[in-house]
Amino acid sequence: MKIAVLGAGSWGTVLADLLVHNGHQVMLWGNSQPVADEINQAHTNRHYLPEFAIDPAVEASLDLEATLADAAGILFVIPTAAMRIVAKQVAAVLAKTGAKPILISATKGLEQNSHKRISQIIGDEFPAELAQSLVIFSGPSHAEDVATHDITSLTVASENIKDAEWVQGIFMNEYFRLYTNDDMVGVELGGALKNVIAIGAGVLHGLGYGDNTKAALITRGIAEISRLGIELGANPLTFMGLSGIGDLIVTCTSVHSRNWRCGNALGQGQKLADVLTNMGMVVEGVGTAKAAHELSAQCNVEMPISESIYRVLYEDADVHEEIDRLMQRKGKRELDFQRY
Ligand SMILES: NC(=O)c1ccc[n+]([C@@H]2O[C@H](COP(=O)([O-])OP(=O)(O)OC[C@H]3O[C@@H](n4cnc5c(N)ncnc54)[C@H](O)[C@@H]3O)[C@@H](O)[C@H]2O)c1
Ligand SMILES: O=P(O)(O)OC[C@H](O)CO
Repeated sequence: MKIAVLGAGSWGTVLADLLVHNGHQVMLWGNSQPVADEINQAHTNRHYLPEFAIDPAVEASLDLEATLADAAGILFVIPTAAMRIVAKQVAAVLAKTGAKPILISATKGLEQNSHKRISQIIGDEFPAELAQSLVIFSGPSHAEDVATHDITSLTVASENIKDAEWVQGIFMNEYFRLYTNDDMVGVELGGALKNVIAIGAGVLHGLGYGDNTKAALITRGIAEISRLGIELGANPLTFMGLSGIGDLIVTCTSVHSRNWRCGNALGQGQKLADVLTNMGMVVEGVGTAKAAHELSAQCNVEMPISESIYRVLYEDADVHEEIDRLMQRKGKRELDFQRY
């Protein structure tokens, strides 16, 4: 079966390799000719994955039409900021060819200004028949660990469980296990909002805080993610799963996390602009912090930790003052969900 993978960064490259390992034909679409040449000739992508030997059967290309031709599935693995523009390009090609592949998104974030989830962007850009096939691919999964075949489990969510099962079937193998879920809202929000909390976990580490503090951040982090999710119609139990607490744990504790590393550098006193320049890869939590700030205000849902991280990122707030502000809030009940 042919699968088109869009996005030749760290996650797209590793997923392309995994699909070839599973016996599929893969074309990996990127936007850099030197990167595509390196993948095709040296079978490496050293900027994103310095140690990784890519299966020579992974074919990289900058030609979108050739990449999409005869693909049974299209996997989007590009930053949230590029999702709408790439979705438009893909929709135009499919309108011309009449092909109806399954759409899959491994991207985690909320669109700037609109605060839309990836499934809502896809819903805007594709005809309903295609958008309804969308499967969200999310959960605790750093590319660096999947590259070494570390055992990994994810969630695949779709309105149509048959499409989620199809995706489960093409990706599962001896080191990669997927579970289906029909709660797209919960899975998408868990994957997007955990990146904001992970920046906070990195900040705490950079400042020298210990394990109690990190556990408190993770636990109260999932509480506020769940609070917004429930307000937006998610199943509360989804936040106890791989795409909720699972992804929050890995992103708040792994040195591979770009969001954690960003926070850690901020905690050590570096400037955000320098951190992002030096990272050379997408740090989704920065944009999502702004979207979460606006969305939580719009929904009238309290997200105090995400709000403090927003102020550190966008208003140059002092980190110590934000920690004091969080600790001095009035005492409250632990289980403060309105509807459950
Ligand atoms: N890296 C991981 O371990 C990992 C794991 C799970 C999910 N994700 C999610 O996957 C998404 C991609 O992350 P990543 O880590 O692979 O990012 P990355 O920064 O490593 O790579 C992103 C790639 O997208 C390409 N790109 C950007 N704009 C483009 C455009 N308009 N057209 C074509 N290509 C474009 C870039 O050139 C780059 O190759 C993010 O939403 C991230 O949260 C990443
Ligand atoms: O490296 P990060 O922080 O973008 O996180 C990557 C994945 O979302 C972890 O599951």
